[in-house]
Amino acid sequence: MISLQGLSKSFRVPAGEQWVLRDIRLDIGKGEFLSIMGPSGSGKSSLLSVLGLLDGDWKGEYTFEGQALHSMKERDRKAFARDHVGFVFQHYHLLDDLSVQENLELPLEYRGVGRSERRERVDAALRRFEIEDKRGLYPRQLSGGQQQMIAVARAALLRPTLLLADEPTGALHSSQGELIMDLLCELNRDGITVVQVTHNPEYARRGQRLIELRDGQLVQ
Ligand SMILES: Nc1ncnc2c1ncn2[C@@H]1O[C@H](COP(=O)(O)OP(=O)(O)OP(=O)(O)O)[C@@H](O)[C@H]1O
Repeated sequence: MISLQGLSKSFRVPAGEQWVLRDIRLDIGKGEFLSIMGPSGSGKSSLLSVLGLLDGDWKGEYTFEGQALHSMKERDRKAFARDHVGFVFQHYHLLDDLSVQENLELPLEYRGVGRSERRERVDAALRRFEIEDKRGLYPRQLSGGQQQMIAVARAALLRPTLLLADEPTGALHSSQGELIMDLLCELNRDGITVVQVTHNPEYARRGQRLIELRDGQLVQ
């Protein structure tokens, strides 16, 4: 589904050029659950940002379901990402002033999904994730694990082809971390391709394949 060929990224720093990703060659199959590990600063988040098209400043080839994203204009890439990619971040990124219901509805509203379908989809997600009783609460009234559950539900509601999770359990206690991993596995079983960055070897093994980055290079 995804193919990266010779993908590289660097920053200009006073001392010259700092390479963050070097000549990455990576294929990710449709429906795969891939885990990425590596030391701090090895380029894991940078790779996820490129995969999710949050970052358009790289060289090389990136093909996604036959579409050559490297030849696409930045604006078209962003639109492509909106239609295909969901993100889950370590620190949830929920909007503090919005209730759970509103947090889940907002991205659907941005996509032009009508009010009644929005309600239906949000209701179904709340039922599925067994968080119906949290509907009217605000993020500060939820535990970290519950907030991350809402963030995963929010990403899943957009029905992405690819779900990217950057240390989704990094801020959670182990039982909450397990729960989030269960949810990611469940979404993967539904057919969503999942790529997670993690420092936890046990959670990394929940994926079907593990790759390792060192100094911006794929070593495994
Ligand atoms: N704007 C920038 N300018 C220069 N260097 C940068 C910039 N952003 C990131 N880097 C460098 O890119 C490298 C990779 O960073 P990245 O966040 O991808 O690593 P990581 O493997 O996700 O680390 P961690 O596990 O600590 O989150 C780091 O050495 C970092 O200092």
